[in-house]
Amino acid sequence: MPKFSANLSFLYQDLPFLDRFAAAARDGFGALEYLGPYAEPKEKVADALKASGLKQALFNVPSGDWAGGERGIACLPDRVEEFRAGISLALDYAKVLDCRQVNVISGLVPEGADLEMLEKVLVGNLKNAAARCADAGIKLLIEPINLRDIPGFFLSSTAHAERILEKAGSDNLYIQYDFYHMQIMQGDLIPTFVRLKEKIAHVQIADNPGRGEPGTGEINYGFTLSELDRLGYDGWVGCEYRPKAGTREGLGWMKPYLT
Ligand SMILES: O=C(O)C(=O)[C@@H](O)CO
Ligand SMILES: [Mg+2]
Repeated sequence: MPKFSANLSFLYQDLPFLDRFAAAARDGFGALEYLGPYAEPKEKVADALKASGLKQALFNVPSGDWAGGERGIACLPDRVEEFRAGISLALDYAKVLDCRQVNVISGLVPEGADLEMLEKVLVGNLKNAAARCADAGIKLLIEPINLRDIPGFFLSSTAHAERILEKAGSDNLYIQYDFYHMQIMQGDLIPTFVRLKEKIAHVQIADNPGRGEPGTGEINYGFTLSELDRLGYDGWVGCEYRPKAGTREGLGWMKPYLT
């Protein structure tokens, strides 16, 4: 049976951040994830997590000025120090939250940038970060993201993610496989999952078009989720969609999976 993680950067947007933890527990989720917990002291986040009884599935390492339009800094040559400091901060939170995986957002391609140089920077950053995370028993992930929602994003396909993994040469670097992004960019969702299964540490779901609940678009999630089960995927399934009505009202799709 799939195990669901509530992505609190998308779900329960009507509630303050720390109140979303209890709401997710009440609605049957087993774990939490979000872009980043950094606006709150880690002790407060840990208290809310403990009170909810949920697990911390994942969060992103600091990703630059998100509100200002940045989408990660990991490929940017002039931000290497900041990236390394961000890994330290992510590890501090991950330890307190007993979170076993963190995700890196690669960044936007600056106008006129040398793509080979960006790749070199990204690979160097990931190599260093994957080793530091391994020492802490935490997996490091990278996520290909679709270019329609984030034009100019550096990492937008599984083929590119595979190349980055190969170049980094670390056995602690994995792929975050987001079915929504991959449906937009390449399709062939399950055969690609099967091929990369050993390298996929986390999956996320939303339907297309619109990034709504499973069942609101073209992806056959009945089939997809039962295939994940059949193939022995035992990680969390991150629910990273924008509810069409309200989070709770839109959870009908999850009911058959709750025991
Ligand atoms: O948007 C997504 O997809 C994510 O998983 C975020 O963590 C980064 O944009
Ligand atoms: Mg995602």
